[in-house]
Amino acid sequence: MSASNAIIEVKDLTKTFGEKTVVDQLTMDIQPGQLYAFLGPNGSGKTTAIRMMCGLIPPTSGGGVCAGFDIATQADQIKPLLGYMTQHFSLYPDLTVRENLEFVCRLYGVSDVKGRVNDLIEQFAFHDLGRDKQQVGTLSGGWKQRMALACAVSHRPKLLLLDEPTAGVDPKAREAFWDILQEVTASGVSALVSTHYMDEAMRSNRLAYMLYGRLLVDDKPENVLRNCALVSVQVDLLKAVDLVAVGRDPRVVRMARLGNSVRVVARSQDDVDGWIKDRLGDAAGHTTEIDVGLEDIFFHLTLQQQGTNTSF
Ligand SMILES: Nc1ncnc2c1ncn2[C@@H]1O[C@H](COP(=O)(O)OP(=O)(O)OP(=O)(O)O)[C@@H](O)[C@H]1O
Repeated sequence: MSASNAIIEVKDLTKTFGEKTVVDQLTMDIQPGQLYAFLGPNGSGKTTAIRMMCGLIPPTSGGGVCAGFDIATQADQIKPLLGYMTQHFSLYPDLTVRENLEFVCRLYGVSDVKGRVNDLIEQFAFHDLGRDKQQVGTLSGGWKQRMALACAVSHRPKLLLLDEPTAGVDPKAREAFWDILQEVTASGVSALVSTHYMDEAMRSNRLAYMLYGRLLVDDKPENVLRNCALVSVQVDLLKAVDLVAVGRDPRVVRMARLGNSVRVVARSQDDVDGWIKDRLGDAAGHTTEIDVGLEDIFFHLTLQQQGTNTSF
């Protein structure tokens, strides 16, 4: 492994459970202060990969370093440098925000607990409306997630591991959560965040897309969009069309009805034009070019890996 400043640097990391290869030769690095989004369908190996990269579970083969320590042999040195937030984090519902934070800081052996808790209350805006004195069990879902993040950073970790931290949280609260997360990483803390939300992926510095244990994309979100060759159009429909039938065409990557129009994603403009002419014919009205999104790209990659052209 080369000497570098990377907070994580792994090579050919592989994990098998019995006959099943869950993570397949993963090579990647994460730099200080980087906010890294981890995406992929359920069961694609994200959690297993993240846990291995931090020494929480041993790899079957391959290896690497996390915060300068070997992930296979120095897990005990890595653990105090991690801040972990799972989907099912537990807080003490009968204790206030301040009491929960004090408890977690003591658990981590933070020096100057009172000072650190005051800083966290300020940083996470818990003083607004006196939430610092509110019992955690009575907080809204969004504020509970924010509380869990405050606990995860309480001991000033070098690396945050956040496993779908905003699952089930409303859009406004998700946005507020990411505002704070971006502030935290701007101060030099790295974060690995697994998510199924594309808007969150767009807010990360870099994104990784995993499928069947393999890393298919590892780039800045803007590069993923820029390098994509897909084309997307919205076509107004002038009469009734059996979209399932006309969508069953190898030129169509993805298709969805939007009211009285249809949105189609294809690999090229020729494919779109040909499909509209052959399949929609005189049912096709006005056509508008629309942006291709990350979800379209991941959808396409998934079909490619499955060896099928179209989802219909
Ligand atoms: N300890 C284990 N023993 C056997 N199989 C496991 C174990 N841990 C994970 N797996 C399997 O590995 C595969 C990948 O799981 P993993 O949790 O890493 O995926 P994921 O991408 O994080 O999924 P999700 O988005 O649903 O959380 C799954 O098929 C899972 O059942």
